[in-house]
Amino acid sequence: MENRDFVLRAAIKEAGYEEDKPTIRQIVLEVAPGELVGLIGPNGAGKSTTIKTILGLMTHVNGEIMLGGKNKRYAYVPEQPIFYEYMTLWEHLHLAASAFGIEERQFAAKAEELLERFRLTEEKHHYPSHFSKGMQQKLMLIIAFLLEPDVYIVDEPFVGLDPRATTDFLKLLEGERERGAGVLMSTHVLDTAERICTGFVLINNGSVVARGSLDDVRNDAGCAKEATLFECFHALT
Ligand SMILES: Nc1ncnc2c1ncn2[C@@H]1O[C@H](COP(=O)(O)OP(=O)(O)OP(=O)(O)O)[C@@H](O)[C@H]1O
Repeated sequence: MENRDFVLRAAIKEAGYEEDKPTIRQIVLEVAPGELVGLIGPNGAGKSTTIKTILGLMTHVNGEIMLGGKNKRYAYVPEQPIFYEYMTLWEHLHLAASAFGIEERQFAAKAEELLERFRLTEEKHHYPSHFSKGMQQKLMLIIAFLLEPDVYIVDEPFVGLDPRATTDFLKLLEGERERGAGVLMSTHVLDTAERICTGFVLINNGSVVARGSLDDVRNDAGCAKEATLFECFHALT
């Protein structure tokens, strides 16, 4: 791999759920500061497996992963929200902040701002186990934004969010990218991905089928230069 400044680099030779049965192969993926790379592929293509491999959650892995590098932070926003049943929304935020060594004063101001942004201020002392799916997803996003990481890894963020929350999320993400954070995002929402991503990694059957800018993807797909991401996706998968 060339020697650019990356917040995330992965060169996965193979990874899978069972020994000698790779689910994904030869996945090379790089995210530079300020970039938003879309990880795109049909159901079962291997997007979540790729993310799990990057996060170190897979046991059968052969390859090289550099997540953030020295002293860099990452935040992972899973597709399925994860929370503690007996902790309130505010307690979740507090726990995340303490785990990452964020100062109390700085934490409270930022947490209040994010709650307001995602219209969850009134639910501050409620239990996320009673929230709707979209509200639980907002909690995951608030925790990620609270940490101000160098890299965001977001697994399919658009499914549970309403249009207003999606807009708020994208606006916050844009600010984070201006700060220098990089983003890896898996999604099926191709028109949004086409509009916001600076680069793409398209996977099918566990391997990369196209990679780079939208023009690179059009090229790999043998599509015309006005082709949409959806058309390229269709041609490649
Ligand atoms: N825990 C698991 N154990 C065994 N096989 C798994 C496991 N999770 C996923 N797989 C298999 O790995 C392959 C890739 O699945 P993965 O979840 O990575 O796909 P995906 O691209 O994220 O799909 P989707 O868009 O549906 O979320 C699939 O064939 C799936 O059946």
